[in-house]
Amino acid sequence: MTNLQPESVSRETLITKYFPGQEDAIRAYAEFLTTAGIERGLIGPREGERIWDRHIFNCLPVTQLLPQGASLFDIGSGAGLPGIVIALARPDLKVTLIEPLERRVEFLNEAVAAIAAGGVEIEVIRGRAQDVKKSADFVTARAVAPMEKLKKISWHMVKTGGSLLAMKGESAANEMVGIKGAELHEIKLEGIELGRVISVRKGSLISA
Ligand SMILES: C[S@@+](CC[C@H](N)C(=O)[O-])C[C@H]1O[C@@H](n2cnc3c(N)ncnc32)[C@H](O)[C@@H]1O
Repeated sequence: MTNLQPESVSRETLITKYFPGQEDAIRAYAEFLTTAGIERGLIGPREGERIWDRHIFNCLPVTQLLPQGASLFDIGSGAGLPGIVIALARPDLKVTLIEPLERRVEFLNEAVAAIAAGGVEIEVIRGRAQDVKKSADFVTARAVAPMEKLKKISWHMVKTGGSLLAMKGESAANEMVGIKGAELHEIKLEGIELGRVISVRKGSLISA
């Protein structure tokens, strides 16, 4: 019989494997999410127990689509997902978090300060995606908007040769309908649930 559950690997093993050199920083971020994040209503009160599986490890598959040294805008970062996780898993990237709500931007700045000991620099910009006049090689988003709207508000931020990368759930295939150039990536990393990412590339390829 086929076992569809992700193989059971301990949390500490996954931290060591996916956050080499940033183990303390990712633990500090998880702690900040489950304390200040819940107290200030950025994370649901019941998310504490599942913060690692459902929120942190869940953000790792998209890192497979990011070439070394690329710049990345994470729009609608909220409490820092996936942007902070990506930055700690891939310190070679230049990550900027973009979020319009002041309260969340304050939280992001504090979270970035809490993990600063790891030496990873993360920029935070307050603003709506459609109002930001800068661009990056890649734009990521998790739970921000349906695909069509997401492309509309962020396409100007994607550099030629780069991509919009939207983390999606089981309905990913349906969301792609009508989006020109959209591609579905089903990414399985050891010990982590399958991740689904829709990519839309702008112009020619930046090689991974
Ligand atoms: C449901 S939350 C998701 C937060 C985070 N990405 C996550 O996965 O936990 C959606 C976030 O998108 C932000 N947002 C909404 N409209 C936006 C826009 N036009 N540009 C950038 N961010 C936006 C909201 O303020 C909110 O923080």
